Amino acid sequence: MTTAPATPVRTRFAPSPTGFLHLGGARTALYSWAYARHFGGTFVLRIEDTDLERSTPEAVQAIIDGMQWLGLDHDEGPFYQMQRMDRYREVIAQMLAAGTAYHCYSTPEEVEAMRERFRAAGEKPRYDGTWRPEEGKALPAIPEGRKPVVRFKNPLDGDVTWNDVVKGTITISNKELDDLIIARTDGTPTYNFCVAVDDWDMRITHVLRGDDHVNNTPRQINILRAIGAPLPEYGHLPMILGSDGQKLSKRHGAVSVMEYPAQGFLPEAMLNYLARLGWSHGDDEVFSMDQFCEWFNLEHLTASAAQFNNEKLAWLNNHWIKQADNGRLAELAKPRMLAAGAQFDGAPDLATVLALLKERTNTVNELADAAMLFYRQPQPDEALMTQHFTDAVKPALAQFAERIQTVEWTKEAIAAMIKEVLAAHGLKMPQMAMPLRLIVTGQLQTPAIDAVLQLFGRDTVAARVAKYL
Ligand SMILES: Nc1ncnc2c1ncn2[C@@H]1O[C@H](COP(=O)(O)OP(=O)(O)OP(=O)(O)O)[C@@H](O)[C@H]1O
Repeated sequence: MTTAPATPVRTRFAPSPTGFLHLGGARTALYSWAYARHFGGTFVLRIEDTDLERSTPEAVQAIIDGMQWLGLDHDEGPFYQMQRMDRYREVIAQMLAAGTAYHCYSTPEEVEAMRERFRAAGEKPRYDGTWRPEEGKALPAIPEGRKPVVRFKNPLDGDVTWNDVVKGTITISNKELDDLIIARTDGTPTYNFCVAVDDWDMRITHVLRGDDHVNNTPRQINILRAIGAPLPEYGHLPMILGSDGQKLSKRHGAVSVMEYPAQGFLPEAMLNYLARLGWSHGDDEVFSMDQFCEWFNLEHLTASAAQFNNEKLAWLNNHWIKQADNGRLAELAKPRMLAAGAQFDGAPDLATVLALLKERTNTVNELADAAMLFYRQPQPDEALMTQHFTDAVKPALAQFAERIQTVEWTKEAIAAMIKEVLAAHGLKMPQMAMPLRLIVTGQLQTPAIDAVLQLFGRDTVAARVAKYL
């Protein structure tokens, strides 16, 4: 049992709307959501849309759709960084007044020349502090007509240390960190600054995000300290890698989570899969989201990168399909079946059919395709008919056709009747089951023949058999 943090837990998911939500983002959202749910805390959705060239409203919608499909409901937001510009400007003005930030008039060319000088001297390329105010230091004259950027006055000495809930203690020397630009010449604030102000204003207590953000954390911590904000806990989750071993990203290998419902995956299977991909609870592989929220803790996050594995996801999907309500599966399968020309009038109840078929299918799409045999006119292959509908079988089938009219229409009674007919004609089961399958369903592969016949109903079976006698 994890001890509850002292303050109410507030977590956030903060994607940039530059494309669809993929598995990496979805898992980040899931863990932040589950951590908030575990402690009865608050889960905030924040859209980091300051990259105007790459951000689009369609991408915002795609992220919201993905989270909705997964059921990762947020309690606050979505907050949009582009709508918080006044607030960022306010904090920048306060920092300038407090001396924790300063105007820098160096041009990009000048800064590049500084970096080059450091590089040539074998040092880390950085801004040289020309405009950084220090006691007793005279600043250069402001070049006429030049607009300044605002730089953060990063501490010169010491280290930034945090106890990462996934990676353990991480220490970065302040010497590694430049005086970061927090506002551009046009006054627009930059990424790390906005994130720090947001995490402060939104009172975020736990930042769980991908470890592609580790380099941002010491910068954000320094800014938070400078503005007098409390520090959240940080946990940097290892990346999810594609089957080629490369980091999944919008630009490489990842597909939208919304591809998965299109392929017939259930959200509970995807959630279960993502929950296990980077976190463990003993040997448990299969669990519901209620169970996950109850169990989820930061102690059992995995520190190594995880590779996406489609077979495992399919296996979980099979499990959750077996658990799923058949009416719900029918709703999911129906559009695909209609598109494939399914005729539902006078045909067996779809939910009942799916109940029979779902044992062995990995996706709802497979299930829908398998169910089609009940909803289209059979068109058995002629060569197969010649092979299976032999003269030896015909008399047995004729007797079967007669008995259809009187047999009790249950699976058991049908099975018993078929056995009697077989015995009377000295035939083996496949000799009759194969032509029956072809005649009634048009295909050789079906579930048990007695169950299939029972589902089709007496009249349909009688009509289809009569056609061949
Ligand atoms: N492959 C991945 N594995 C695990 N987490 C990831 C992965 N890719 C992104 N994340 C995390 O998902 C969250 C949302 O990320 P973001 O919206 O920036 O998408 P992104 O895929 O990283 O973008 P891009 O593909 O443009 O680099 C962040 O916390 C990020 O660290």
